[in-house]
Amino acid sequence: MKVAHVVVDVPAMQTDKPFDYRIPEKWEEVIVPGIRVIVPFGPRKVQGFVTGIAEASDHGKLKTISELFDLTPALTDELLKLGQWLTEKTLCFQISAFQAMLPAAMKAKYEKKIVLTGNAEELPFDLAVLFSNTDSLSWDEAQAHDLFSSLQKQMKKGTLEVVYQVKQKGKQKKVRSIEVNGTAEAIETAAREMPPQASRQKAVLDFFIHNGLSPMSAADLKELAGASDASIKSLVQKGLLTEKWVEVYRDPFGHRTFKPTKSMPLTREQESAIAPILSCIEEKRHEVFLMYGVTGSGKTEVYLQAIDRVIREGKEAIVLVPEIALTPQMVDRFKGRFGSMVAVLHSGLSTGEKYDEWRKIQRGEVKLAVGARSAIFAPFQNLGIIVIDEEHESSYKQEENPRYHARDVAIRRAESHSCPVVLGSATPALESFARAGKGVYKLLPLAKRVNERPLPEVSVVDMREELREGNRSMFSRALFEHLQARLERNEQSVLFLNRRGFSSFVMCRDCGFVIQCPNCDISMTYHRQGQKMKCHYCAHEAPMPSSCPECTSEHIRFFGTGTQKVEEELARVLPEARVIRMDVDTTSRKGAHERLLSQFGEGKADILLGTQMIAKGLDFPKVTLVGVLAADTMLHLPDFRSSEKTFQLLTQVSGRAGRHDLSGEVIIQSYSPEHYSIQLAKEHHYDGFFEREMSERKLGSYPPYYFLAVVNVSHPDLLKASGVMENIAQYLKQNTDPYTKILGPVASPIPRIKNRYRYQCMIKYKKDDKLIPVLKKVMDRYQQETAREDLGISIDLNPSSLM
Ligand SMILES: Nc1ncnc2c1ncn2[C@@H]1O[C@H](COP(=O)(O)OP(=O)(O)OP(=O)(O)O)[C@@H](O)[C@H]1O
Ligand SMILES: [Zn+2]
Ligand SMILES: [Zn+2]
Repeated sequence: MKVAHVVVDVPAMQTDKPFDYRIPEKWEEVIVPGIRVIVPFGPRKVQGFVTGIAEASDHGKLKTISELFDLTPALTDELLKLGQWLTEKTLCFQISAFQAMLPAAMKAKYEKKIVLTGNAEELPFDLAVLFSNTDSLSWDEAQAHDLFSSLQKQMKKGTLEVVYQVKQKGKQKKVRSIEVNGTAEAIETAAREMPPQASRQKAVLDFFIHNGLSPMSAADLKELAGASDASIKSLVQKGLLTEKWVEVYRDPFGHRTFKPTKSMPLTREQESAIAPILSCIEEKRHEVFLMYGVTGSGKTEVYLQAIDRVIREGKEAIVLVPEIALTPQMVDRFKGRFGSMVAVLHSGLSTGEKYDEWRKIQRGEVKLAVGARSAIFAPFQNLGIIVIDEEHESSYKQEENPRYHARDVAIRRAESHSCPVVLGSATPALESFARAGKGVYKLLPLAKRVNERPLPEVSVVDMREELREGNRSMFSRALFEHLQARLERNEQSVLFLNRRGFSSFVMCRDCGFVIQCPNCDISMTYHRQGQKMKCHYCAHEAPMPSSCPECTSEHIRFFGTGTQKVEEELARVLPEARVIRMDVDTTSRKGAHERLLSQFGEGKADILLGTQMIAKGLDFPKVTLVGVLAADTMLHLPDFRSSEKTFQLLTQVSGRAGRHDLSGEVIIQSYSPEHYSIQLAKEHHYDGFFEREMSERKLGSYPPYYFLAVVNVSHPDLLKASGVMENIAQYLKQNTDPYTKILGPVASPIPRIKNRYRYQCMIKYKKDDKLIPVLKKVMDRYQQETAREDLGISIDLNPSSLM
């Protein structure tokens, strides 16, 4: 007998281990680790991952695997092991780790059905009607007809039975393909002998005669040859054509052409950066490189050439880019160099498109995957390099289970493939730069821009001063004059508005009352479209009030500066300027992002106005001015990384100016211009910032001096949430290393979300072997309450933000 260890799709503490199932004899050869199967579990059937095979089991009576879900493993051996590792590193369930590595389309979909197992004639009239021409009924239908009590009677009698069906969410796309049956001469003869009334059929045959006999989709045939369904059908009946359903890929880039590019001769700096990477590839060695290169220093060209070498050695590559930077410009550069060898994985694709891109990787049809965070799990089997561009970006950390950081996963995968990891950034994460300082990562500096263009001149404008001098506009005089000058010289400008911490809340000017979400302790955000307010945490909506609910004053309006408001102001002060606004509202439609950027690239606008979306990766020759409207909105968030994020963002945005022949200028508007993160960004002084910020972190016992972990407890009852958090904190204090600091419990920065109260405690530690086991014990101790009493406990090891 053969036994499979199966991790089932039931994310709970009690089921977080492999269960043993008997493998039916006929599948003994087929079932291998990594295959998904369907197994009986309690009264239901669930999907599961086979993690191992054994000859026997320690358990008594085993249930048998009911169905096969895959013929080729969904997860390779390497990815199965990686899943185990993720489970340990992030304290998540094994099933969550496995699922996180697969595209959403491959998640299981469960359908509950009532099927006829006995004789239909024995059914009472109300049920007989429903089963008159089918032998199954969906659970929803049964619910709609409110027939449960009579259904139950039939189940007891054995006439009906409940079954669970497990399917995959996403499907392969199939199209009807038409093939020619017979030789060219045979078809020509047939066409000649067609009766005159069958002119359409003749046209189809003529089309094939003139365009070659290769198969063609029915849709194309209709469009190009003027065929109709009827004419195709007649030709099929006559045996001249055959119809087949064939699988095709959904191609999200099908409508675009990519200009092919060739490797450029590298600059001396680029040469010294690429050399150690290339020898690492050659020697099949694992190493982590930190390519620290100023904006426009040609990091991307180095990635491209290193990847080129990897592909020429028959190996594969993964490139991670922040979600937001997956702009057409980035895709263009990889597709332009590697053409159809590239799969692109990002959130702008539909579930089906992502599934197709993933399968191209799984089948070895592509050599390079470019994508956001989850592309790190691309199922390549022979990796030769992993690149993480903008490695400091916080979007590489997943904020839900499994709470992994793509950088850690990349290093882990590269170790098992004995290949290099290249982390690239103009503003490396403090952790990474510190590791490079200690020699854990190898530093590859690129200090100059390609073609020696100077970094742009940055000036900081004190907005308090502007106000004092009577300028109440959102544009300082300096920024306004510079914008005007660009218009006159026919050059382009980028205006950047940081959206974080900048919600446009609704406030009463008389009493200061701010409208908050009734479910969450956070202010509602004003949305111009539909004149309503929305909560960004629970999606609660409410109409904009006409008077203050507190004091009935009519002076209630929205505050804060949204991109829309800036756009209006621009139209007022610079009416002749053509403006393209890019934010969530204008880019929500598919392809909008791409269209707006190419319009800007073609010079159809003078000013590109936008949020985070335009901070990265853009490379437009005519941009000579970058304006940052409010640099310090992020600075005062209760988050130990707020200075670091501010510095990084300012540096990134500034880097968009003067990248080519024309030199650039940057104007940063701020209410706290003296802050070191703004002053040092102005001087393009990363090293200075690093030193200053490291001393702050040392003082506050924050990373990279200490590791952080945050335990969060949530419950609809405030006392329950705080009580459990208090007990956990006590337990942690008693059972962890004496040098480990347990801070709290305190209410979370957002104390209530979706009507659940939230408490947290923070753990700061240097080395603590007891911590992980102790945290696991905590989860164990509360497992029943989390399952039954709606208690939420989450543990985030190495949180990327504290908000
Ligand atoms: N060796 C080279 N010779 C000529 N041009 C180059 C070379 N390397 C890069 N470039 C060009 O210089 C510009 C900047 O390079 P690239 O975009 O690779 O820099 P980057 O460091 O990735 O930039 P950022 O991080 O600011 O997005 C691009 O237009 C690129 O095509
Ligand atoms: Zn009021
Ligand atoms: Zn809410």
